[in-house]
Amino acid sequence: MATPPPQGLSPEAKLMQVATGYWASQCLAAVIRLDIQDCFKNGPRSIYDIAQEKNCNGDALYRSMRALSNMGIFMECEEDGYFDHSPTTKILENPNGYINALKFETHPSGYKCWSNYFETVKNGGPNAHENFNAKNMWDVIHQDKEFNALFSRAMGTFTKMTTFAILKEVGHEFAKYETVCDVGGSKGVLMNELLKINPNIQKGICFDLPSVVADTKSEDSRFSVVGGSFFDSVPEADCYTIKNVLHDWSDEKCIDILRTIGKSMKQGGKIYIFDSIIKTKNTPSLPSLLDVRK
Ligand SMILES: C[S@@+](CC[C@H](N)C(=O)[O-])C[C@H]1O[C@@H](n2cnc3c(N)ncnc32)[C@H](O)[C@@H]1O
Repeated sequence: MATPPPQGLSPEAKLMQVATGYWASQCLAAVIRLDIQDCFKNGPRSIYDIAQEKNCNGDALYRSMRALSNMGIFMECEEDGYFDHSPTTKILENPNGYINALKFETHPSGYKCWSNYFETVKNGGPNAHENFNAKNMWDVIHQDKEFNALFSRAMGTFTKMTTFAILKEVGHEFAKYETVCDVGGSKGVLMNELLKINPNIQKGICFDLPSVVADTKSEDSRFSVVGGSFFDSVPEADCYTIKNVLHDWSDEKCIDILRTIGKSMKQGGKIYIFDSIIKTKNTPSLPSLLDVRK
């Protein structure tokens, strides 16, 4: 996840920060692939000792860590060759937390997706999947077991963060619906939470591609999964949620998805769209980067 560039950089430094963004990203990728974030649970350690444990080159690991700590990611200690967590990296110790999002974003298949990006700008249209000879990005993700597992975990992490805000804002509005269907609901995190706080909902359906929902389970007997494509049909319901899905698709495809939902929606039904809002006119906004590959 990118952060807005610090203010106050010279024009040259600002431009170079963006141009070399992938250098920094690759350093982070190497370090977290070795799970260096788990090495400072008991305080600072020699990076050379860690390199020996991890069976990697000590000098190269030191240089990566020095570069990252100069950006506030990990911290170089007074004692030569020693590193520790910085306030930014402490959260990476939680194996079910943000580390999963970073591992997904820095996976080799993730970088490969961008290698033909110039063609998108020249000709339009999403084309990352062409680097893998696949039909679309979902096939890319589902064909690669490791990438797929990381994707699910990353989505789970993002979902936990956004679900908290959704429940707080509108969670109890769902009490008036009998059947709620979460379209593109992945592993059912949102649906499970909605059921937990709304005992009146009789049925909560998590709808996603068959390969995604195949092993999605819940202890709540009102929870069920349906596999399919939102370009064909979705289950009947009186309320739909669609969270962090539409930003993946062009305007035309979004209209197709919403039309499919409209066909199955019961009379008087409602749809809740939860997604990122893109800011314009020079406002720092990560969602505008999410939107560039269409
Ligand atoms: C960015 S993820 C969002 C997942 C979840 N809603 C969340 O907020 O974490 C997009 C989801 O759309 C699903 N998806 C992609 N194409 C689909 C299709 N044609 N039909 C149904 N689901 C699809 C993916 O499998 C994935 O779970």
